[in-house]
Parts: sequence; C-alpha cells; structure tokens
Amino acid sequence: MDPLIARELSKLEPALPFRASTDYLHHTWAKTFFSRPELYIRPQSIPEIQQLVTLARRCRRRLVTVGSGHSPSDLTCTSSWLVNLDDFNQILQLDTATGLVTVEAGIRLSELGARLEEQGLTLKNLGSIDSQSIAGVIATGTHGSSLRHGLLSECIEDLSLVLPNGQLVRCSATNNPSLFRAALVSLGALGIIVEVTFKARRSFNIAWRQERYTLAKVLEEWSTGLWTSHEFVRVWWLPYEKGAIVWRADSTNLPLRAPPKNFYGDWFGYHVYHNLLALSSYVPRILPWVEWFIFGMQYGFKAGTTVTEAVEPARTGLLMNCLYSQFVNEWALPLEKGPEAISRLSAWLHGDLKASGIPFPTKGLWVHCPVEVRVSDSTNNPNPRPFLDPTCHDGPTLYLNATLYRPYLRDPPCKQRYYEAFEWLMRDMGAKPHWAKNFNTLDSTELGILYAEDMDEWLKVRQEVDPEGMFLGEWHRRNLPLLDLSEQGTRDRSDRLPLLERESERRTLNISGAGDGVEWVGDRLTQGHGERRFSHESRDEEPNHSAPSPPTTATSEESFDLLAKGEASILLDANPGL
Ligand SMILES: Cc1cc2nc3c(=O)[nH]c(=O)nc-3n(C[C@H](O)[C@H](O)[C@H](O)COP(=O)(O)OP(=O)(O)OC[C@H]3O[C@@H](n4cnc5c(N)ncnc54)[C@H](O)[C@@H]3O)c2cc1C
Ligand SMILES: O=C1O[C@H](CO)C(O)=C1O
Repeated sequence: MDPLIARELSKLEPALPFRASTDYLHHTWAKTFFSRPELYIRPQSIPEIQQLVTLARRCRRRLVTVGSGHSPSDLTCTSSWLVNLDDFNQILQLDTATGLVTVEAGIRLSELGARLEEQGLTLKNLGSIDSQSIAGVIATGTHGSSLRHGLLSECIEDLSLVLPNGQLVRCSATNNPSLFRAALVSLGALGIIVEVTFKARRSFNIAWRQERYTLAKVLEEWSTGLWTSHEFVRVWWLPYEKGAIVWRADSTNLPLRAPPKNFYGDWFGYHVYHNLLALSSYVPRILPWVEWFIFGMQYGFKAGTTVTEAVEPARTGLLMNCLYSQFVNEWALPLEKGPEAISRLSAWLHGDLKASGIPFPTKGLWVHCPVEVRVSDSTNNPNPRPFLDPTCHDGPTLYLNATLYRPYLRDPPCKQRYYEAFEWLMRDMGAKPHWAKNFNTLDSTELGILYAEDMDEWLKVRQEVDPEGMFLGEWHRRNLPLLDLSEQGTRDRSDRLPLLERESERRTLNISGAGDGVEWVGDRLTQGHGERRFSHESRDEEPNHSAPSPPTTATSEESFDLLAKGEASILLDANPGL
C-alpha cells in the first residue's frame, strides 16, 4: 500500500470506514476487458463516499465508478481506484400516490423492480436486461424499444452527486438544470451519482406476441404500423435469412400466461448454439446455415407459421435472454432512414457492394445475427434532455445493434471488417453511437462535431465540476474533445487535467477463463503509484459541506489500522477470480 494513502487517510475522520481492498480483478460482463485497480472501494454511506473522494484528491488518484460492469467497452477500466455502490442500494422514499421514488444509486434494476412490485409500482420501460445499476443505466443513455418512450432516464426527476471537491449537490430540471442535463448522460465523468429520484408507473402486465416476418414485410410495414401498433416493439433482423423476428407488446388486463419453452432457452439448444458458434470461428462459412437452423428451431422455419405469445409482468416480460458474451455495436439514427440503412447493409452482407455503397470488400466475410432493430422517441419527454442524448431531437429514433457473439469468450474472426463497414454506413447516414458499446472508428473531434453545442455545454459543466480530470480516463480522452482546439498541443494530463488516467498498454491475460479478453493497463500502474503525484501534491481545502455524523464500526478502526501499517486493507473479500 502506498504510504501516501495511509498518511492521508490518517488525517481524515478515523471513525469513518474506508472499505477498500486490493488485488481486485475487474472485468466487463462480457469479459472483453479486465483491469486491476490499485484499490476497489465499496462505500455504504454518503459520508464514506465524500471521504473517499477527498482522499483520492489528496492522493492524486483518478476515480472510476462502476455499476454492474455491463458496459461493453473499456469505459470502466482503471489501474487507479474503482468505486462500486453495490452496498449503497436502498430505497429511501416511495410515494405510492405520486409514484415518486428516491433510491441510493447503486441499486440494480432487478432488485429495484422486485421492491417496487411489492408497492404496486414498476419502471415504465426497460432494456433487454435488468442487471444494471440505476446510475449505470443513466450514465450511458440506456434505452428500450418503444415509440412511446425515450431513454430509460427520462423518468428521472432529481439527482444527487458527490463532486470531485467532495461536495454533495442536487440537481433537477429546475435546480441547476445544466448540471442535471450533464449528469443525465455523465459517462461517469462528473462525479459519483449517489441518489436518484424518479417517477414510477403502476405495475402492469404485458401481453406479447412474437412472430417471424420476411425482411421485405418489415420494410413494407415500416411506416404503416410496424412501430406504432403496440406500445413496445422490437425486431431481430436475420441477415442471411432475409428474415426478422418481430416482438410486440401492450399492457393488458388478461391473466398471466407463461411463455412456451424455447429452443435455445433450454440447456440443449443453448449448448448446441454455443458450439455451432464456436465451430463457425474455424469454418465461418457455416454461419448462414447456423442462422437458418437455430432461428428455425427457435422461431419456426417459415415466416408467419409460428406465433409465440405470453402474458407476463412488464418487469420480466420486457427482458430477453442475451445468451453469451458478445460485442455489440449500436447506433442511433432517424427512424425514417431505417429502410435505407437496412437495405444497404443487407446488400453488403450479400456481397452486392454497388447496391450497398459501402466501400469494404465482403469476400470471406461471415457474421453472426441478429442485428437488433429498436426504437425510441424522446420528443414527448417534458424533462430536459441530456446534453449527450444520442436520440433524435425532431422525431423518432431507430437503433441498429450489430451483435457478434464470443463463443467460449473467443473473439469471432470477421469482427474488424464487419464493424468498420457497419460504422462507415452508420456515419454515412448521420448516426450517433451508443455511448456504452463497442464503437471504434469515430474520434473525439468527430463526436464533438456530431453533438455540436450540446457537447460544448457538457464539457463546460464537466470542466467546472472536475477541473483536474479526477473522473477522466483514456476512454474519455479518446472519445470526447476534452481540450479546446487551441490547447490540442498541450500535454493534457500534466498541463490541464493532471488526474486524467492514460492507457499505457493492453495485454493478454494469462489466466484461465479469460478467453480473448484483454487486460487494460493504466499509467498509474506502469509509472508506479504515487510517483508523479508527490510532485503535484496539493493540500487542498476540506470540502465545503457538512456531512452527517459518521457511523462508528469495528471495520473502520480495522481498515484504518491496516492502512496505517502500510498493509493491504481487506475488509471485503478480494475478487475470487474467474
Ligand atoms: C447483456 C447486455 C444487455 C444490454 N441491453 C441494453 C439495452 O437493452 N439497451 C441499452 O441501451 N443498453 C443495453 N446494454 C448496455 C447497458 O445498459 C449499459 O452499458 C449500462 O450503462 C450498464 O450499466 P452498469 O450499471 O453495468 O454500468 P457500468 O457499465 O458499470 O458503468 C457505465 C457508466 O456508468 C458510470 N457509473 C456507474 N455508476 C455510477 C455512479 N454511481 N455515478 C456516476 N457514474 C456511474 C460508470 O463510471 C460508467 O461510465 C446492455 C449491456 C449488456 C451487457
Ligand atoms: O448490449 C446489448 O446486448 C443485448 C443484445 O444481446 C442488447 O439488447 C443490448 O443492447
């Protein structure tokens, strides 16, 4: 343990626990990225969060907050300090009459859903899963698929954050609206969101129906009811089959009816599909056959022949089985551009470069399905939009999500060319990438241009609350124009953003169970913790807030003692590994 940390910790409130452990191995849900933070910290109260932020500032450390690690990119990787709010996850207030609910920001949507249900409430919209933390969902602009809803975060009324100076601030549409709009898609770069107030809806059930369409029928109905006939609609496009699975749902008073068994939801089909995907990494040309076979077994071999229906509570019925580790590359574009985007990508995947207009060769290229096709509409949201909201301002939004599975955690062979071509098309059509996902070919300048004044506003707020870049890392540097053009020549970290963590290398992990996942290594690790920071060390002021009196626990004394002795503080179990 760096003696600087022990020294600085000894100057803080000794009774307040600092629940930090070393030797934690962080990884994304998909095990695409791993990193080894210097400390992994799981606070349980706002004073603890304020204390760890103060300590980080004094020790000159970058902070990263991680929710459930479901963002597919390297956004949450760090060799510095990783903060997780899984133990800060209570419902603080709930008003069944108004539907207003205040929660601690670490709560996972699954736990929140179960607790709301006990009170007859639910979230009004969900994405494909509910494993995420509420703060994580907000931070990256997570969406579901419905033209009657925008981003999941549109139900948020009020947020509280701990800023890099340790201050606890609240914001809403009327109270500090710029901070609110910046914090609604914060990319973890403003501070730690600690409390969230949102409006829930009365619990409801959905009746859903799923059937196979031809792609031609999807495109034919695109503007004549495909997306508007039901509250929730999502489409899985099967490119080789030129087919699609259309899933639609509405709220209902019908009695619950469990969905029928499905092929790859069961043990046998799940493993058959997984092994066929693994085989296709060696013999990629079988992929059209795999698509035909698996989706035929799952949804019927012919359009219109098999319909699946069920009635379920919305909080589970809206979710889906995401199967295996995967890369996902998702972009938002105007809904009316969908038929053109899909037709061009379809032409390209079938080798017709001319019709596609996509300048990448397709020889020897084989890809996985599905391409997820989803929608949202933020234009009816009365709350202010996040500055970094990727959805359209003047009409409904389409999302295209190109999925590539990683059977047994191995990367598929054609990823680079498929994603380069897909991103080329998306950029050609003026689309914006989903912040959490695996996009690669846009740089910070281009993203700055795409978001224009909204990016400027977001950067302005960010710079005001975090002038030293305590919440910034390589992902932010790569994707956001953090410096003005006039400052591009400056060495950003040491000159302007002294705490920004740079990536120093990506290396293969020699541990079993990591597959092709890479270890992200930040310069905190390679430079040796603390080196540069001693010279930059600033003894800044105490945060200007009055923290409630801290709880006194045995663990606080233990943690303090261990750290003061320079030993690792293992108040939590170290990551049990893979
Ligand atoms: C299987 C799967 C299915 C998915 N389905 C969908 C979908 O249907 N629709 C969709 O839009 N996306 C989807 N996603 C993406 C996912 O919703 C987002 O990546 C979401 O951000 C993950 O939440 P998390 O809690 O895991 O956050 P993390 O991935 O851990 O973190 C995401 C960001 O939030 C920040 N953050 C987390 N907690 C805090 C906090 N307390 N304060 C400040 N910043 C914080 C982090 O620093 C980071 O920048 C899916 C991902 C997977 C793997
Ligand atoms: O990122 C995502 O993964 C699933 C697809 O498996 C989904 O819907 C996302 O969004």
